[in-house]
Amino acid sequence: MIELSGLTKRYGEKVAVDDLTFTVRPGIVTGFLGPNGAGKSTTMRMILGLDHPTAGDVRIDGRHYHELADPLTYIGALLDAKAVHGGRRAYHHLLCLAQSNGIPTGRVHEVLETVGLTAVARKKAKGFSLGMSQRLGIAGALLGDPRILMFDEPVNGLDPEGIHWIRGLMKSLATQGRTVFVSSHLMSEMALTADHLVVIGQGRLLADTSMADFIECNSRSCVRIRTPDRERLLDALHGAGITAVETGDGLLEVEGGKAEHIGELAARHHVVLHELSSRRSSLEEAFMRLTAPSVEYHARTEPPERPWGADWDTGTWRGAADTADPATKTTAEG
Ligand SMILES: Nc1ncnc2c1ncn2[C@@H]1O[C@H](COP(=O)(O)OP(=O)(O)OP(=O)(O)O)[C@@H](O)[C@H]1O
Repeated sequence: MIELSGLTKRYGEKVAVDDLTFTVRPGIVTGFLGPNGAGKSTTMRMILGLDHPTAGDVRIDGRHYHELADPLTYIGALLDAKAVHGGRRAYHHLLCLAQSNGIPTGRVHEVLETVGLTAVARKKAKGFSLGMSQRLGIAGALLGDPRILMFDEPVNGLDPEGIHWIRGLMKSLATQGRTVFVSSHLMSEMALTADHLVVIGQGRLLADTSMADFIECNSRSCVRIRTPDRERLLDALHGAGITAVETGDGLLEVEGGKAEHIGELAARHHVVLHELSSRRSSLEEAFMRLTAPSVEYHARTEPPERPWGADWDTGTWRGAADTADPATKTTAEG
């Protein structure tokens, strides 16, 4: 079990983690979600004693990390897959970890086998792809056969087979009664793995809920309708006590309605329908609604104008260069 109580971390003016209190329980996978910069990694570093809290406390089965003897046999973690000495071979990296934590050498072979790296065990880590490095990091986390496992974005860099494998691995570790705490910024990923969710935004707790409750509360269903007889359909819906809203793109939307009922109602009133579809809002949308006020880094979906841009028809550059000294003016040809 991991217990956080009023955990806070400030970096100067920046409050990276803000008074977090929650418990990560054994026997289930707990997903730790939040947009970029929400404070997930900082929280995980504090759990492992790699960062010192400004305030509050975090305990692993009632003890601070530094109080654990042979900590790898208590809690295994993957925080940064590339934080491995590049010149070290995978086998020797794991052997060093094992020897410094009183773990038998035979366990190195076992975990290499588990993560599928046996064939490259004698290769240097610097030649590893991100996916292979993730697997090596996971092997390190599993090495001490710990009762608590923590993974920071473990599917990063994994191919579809690897993603499928890590999902299965996390679930089976939880089924064995271990505490599994895994961070992600992808709700869709967590929906497939996590039994419980802790959501943070700008360091603050936004939700601490079972996955089932989150799905129950957030998966809205609605019926979308396109019709050239809008007024007649609205009257018919109104007469049946059904409220429709306009979506702004020429469609009508009925929340919680059933497509077949609306289709039959339209038929009875001789209303032509061009489209009738049921739609369930995704968990990703629910997550975005929950975290929208705390998203720090917004990107634009449309590419920037070409203020300096190349005129692709003529092959010349315009904009700032047009007003510059003709001597320094550049053309696409060089
Ligand atoms: N050592 C540090 N010094 C100053 N600011 C930091 C430091 N570490 C993290 N931060 C800031 O704290 C905030 C939380 O960062 P953190 O890496 O914990 O977020 P995250 O949720 O893991 O983000 P991501 O999903 O992008 O990895 C960010 O604004 C980050 O810039």
